[in-house]
Amino acid sequence: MLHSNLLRLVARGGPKRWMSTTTKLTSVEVNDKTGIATLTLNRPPVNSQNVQLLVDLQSSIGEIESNKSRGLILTSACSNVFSAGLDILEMYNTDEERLRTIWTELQNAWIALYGSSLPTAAAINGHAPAGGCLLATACEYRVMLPKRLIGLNETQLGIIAPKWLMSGFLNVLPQRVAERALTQGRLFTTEEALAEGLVDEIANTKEEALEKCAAFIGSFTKVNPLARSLTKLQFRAENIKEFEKIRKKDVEDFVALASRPEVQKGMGIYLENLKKKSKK
Ligand SMILES: CC/C=C\CCC/C=C/C(=O)SCCNC(=O)CCNC(=O)[C@H](O)C(C)(C)COP(=O)(O)OP(=O)(O)OC[C@H]1O[C@@H](n2cnc3c(N)ncnc32)[C@H](O)[C@@H]1OP(=O)(O)O
Repeated sequence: MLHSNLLRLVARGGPKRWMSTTTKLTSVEVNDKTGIATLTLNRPPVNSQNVQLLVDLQSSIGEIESNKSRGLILTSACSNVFSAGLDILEMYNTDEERLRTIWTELQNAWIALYGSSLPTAAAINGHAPAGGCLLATACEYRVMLPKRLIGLNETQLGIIAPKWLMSGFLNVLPQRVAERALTQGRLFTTEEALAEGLVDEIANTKEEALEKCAAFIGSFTKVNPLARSLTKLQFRAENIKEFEKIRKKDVEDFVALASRPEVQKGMGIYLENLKKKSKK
């Protein structure tokens, strides 16, 4: 209790040290008192994941791990969106080499976060469809703002999420809920996500979400860090091993699927609808 109150005070007003510049699409801020790093995705308007964002995300995770931070909180600088998932504009009308790079960097970013030995939490301060949900569920704990949407909606776009991409989702949801949600391409409201266990807590503001994430990370203060991280990685080892086995083939499968004319056509229509909706 005392510890979480202290964390709350520190999260509000404690001294902070900027460690990386904001020329990147991500930034890292370490709280000097708690030693917890906040990694912010900063690609307005919706943090759609282009290659640069995915590369910067990996570099920020590496930076946080090498600075021996006590934990990592992932959040967004956009006011209403955590991340809109892969940048569809980058996948549309492009060549195979670019598609290969996009998928390889998505894999690299996911494994860096999912396989991190640090305690990780997501302060989901906005919508988190598809790749946004992927990043949130790669973390160990999720706190989300009310009335936002989260889920893996790939089937709505006519595409399929490979097994590794479902790992985090399957870690937190019962198999039958996950299967139904994935086949329907369902996006859960925050309130539904809490009821199913897809998120752990609801917070009314981003600041409150960051405090709750810091309290989660603070809950490990009295646990031996090596024992903690090895235990976490034991739970994730099977998924990581399966992913490593198929990662090269998975890239080629993605390139083959994403370059199919009907999938490209589907992306074009989806983009058009997104643009129409945003102009309304
Ligand atoms: C072949 C592939 C095989 C397997 C892949 C499986 C793995 C992962 C896949 C993905 O991640 S695909 C991406 C899926 N993402 C989505 O379906 C989300 C789409 N976006 C939205 O639903 C909404 O934008 C929102 C996130 C709910 C936010 O809504 P809001 O009203 O706040 O913003 P608005 O819709 O007005 O968008 C602003 C602006 O941003 C553009 N946009 C939105 N999402 C994307 C995106 N994913 N990629 C590129 N661009 C995106 C949108 O068109 C608007 O642009 P405009 O201002 O120029 O009109």
